[in-house]
Amino acid sequence: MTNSSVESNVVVVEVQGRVGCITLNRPKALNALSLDMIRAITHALLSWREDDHVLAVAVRGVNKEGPFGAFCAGGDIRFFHQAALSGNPALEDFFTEEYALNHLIHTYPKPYIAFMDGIVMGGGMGISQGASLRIVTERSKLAMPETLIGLFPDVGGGYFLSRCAGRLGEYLALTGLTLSGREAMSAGLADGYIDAGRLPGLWASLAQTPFENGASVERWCASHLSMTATAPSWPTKEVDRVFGLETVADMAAALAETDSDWGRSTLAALRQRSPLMLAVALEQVRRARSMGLADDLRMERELVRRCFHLRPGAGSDTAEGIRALAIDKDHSPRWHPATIEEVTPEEVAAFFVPPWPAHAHPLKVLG
Ligand SMILES: C/C=C/C(=O)SCCNC(=O)CCNC(=O)[C@H](O)C(C)(C)COP(=O)(O)OP(=O)(O)OC[C@H]1O[C@@H](n2cnc3c(N)ncnc32)[C@H](O)[C@@H]1OP(=O)(O)O
Repeated sequence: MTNSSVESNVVVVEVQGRVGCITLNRPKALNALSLDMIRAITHALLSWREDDHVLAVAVRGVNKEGPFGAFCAGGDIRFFHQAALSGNPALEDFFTEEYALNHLIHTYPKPYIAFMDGIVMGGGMGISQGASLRIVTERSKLAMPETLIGLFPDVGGGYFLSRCAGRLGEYLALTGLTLSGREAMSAGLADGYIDAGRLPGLWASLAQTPFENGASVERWCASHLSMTATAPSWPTKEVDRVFGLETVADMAAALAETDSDWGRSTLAALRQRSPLMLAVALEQVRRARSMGLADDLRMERELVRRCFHLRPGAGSDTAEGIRALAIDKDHSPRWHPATIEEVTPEEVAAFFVPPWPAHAHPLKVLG
């Protein structure tokens, strides 16, 4: 039963039973997040945090056919491109508010259940990895693909990727590998599996179940899911050996010597991506391993500012990567530097120089 409902075009926010329900409703762009969507989600979460009637939150996406089928393909990269080129200050607000939302979700005091069916990438991971229950299906496709668009795995990616076993975080951050639902469970990036055909029933019954008697929403939901992770489908020893090396150039050299399909496809994936952002992402994940969430998000906020503003004249690999993938769709980005071997430590270090003094950091309030 719907108790209250606030609807806009792109995010449907409603309370059903004692569960706050958020539906991302921008299927033509695979529910890519606009600033309005980030604000609508943040507003709902902040009001439900104070509302004793609401015991839990559930979030899902729609595809062109109806509910589920796509979760979220990330931040709206076409907006990034247009805003960066036109100097639109809303781009700065976007990143500040998106990262603050990611922090709110990770620290949310009520169960937050993410129905991660279909595409879950970039910003989609940012609004699901902090969930107390991360549900995947046979249609789930999870990735942090940002190095392909000349960006780094932000939205808390440094934090949650660096917590993966061994050097898996470096591997996923650099290659942008897409994981199936089962693989995401093996990686520790999802908690429970259900066949996609059973999602509508799970969603409806979550909203219709009375939780007044202290029944745990998460335990109830988990009882409908398969919670057992299977063995990883990637060669864990090779991942640890190669992605534990010091530099991306060392990794590329090691992969070139690896006589295996995995080695060849992994090297090909690296060669497609921004050489500079591969090195930045590697440094990001390694620094984040010893950071808490808030410090990681502050570091990422500094890095993303550098991505769009660091190199006047030399251009931005981020703008170029988005152009090649989503604007001109020629899939032929011209990276600067052009190869992994040409990236210098000085170019990488420049990304980690804070653009603001600590007291002026846009995310200084995160605890
Ligand atoms: C701070 C936050 C940072 C981030 O989140 S950075 C973004 C991270 N995400 C990505 O880089 C993913 C970008 N998208 C893709 O690579 C592909 O899409 C997919 C692999 C997810 C799906 O591919 P396919 O099934 O072939 O669909 P399609 O035709 O590419 O996409 C359908 C429509 O959705 C738009 N779209 C997809 N992702 C985004 C996005 N992140 N921002 C804005 N639009 C997006 C496309 O452009 C297209 O639109 P049209 O039909 O008009 O050409």
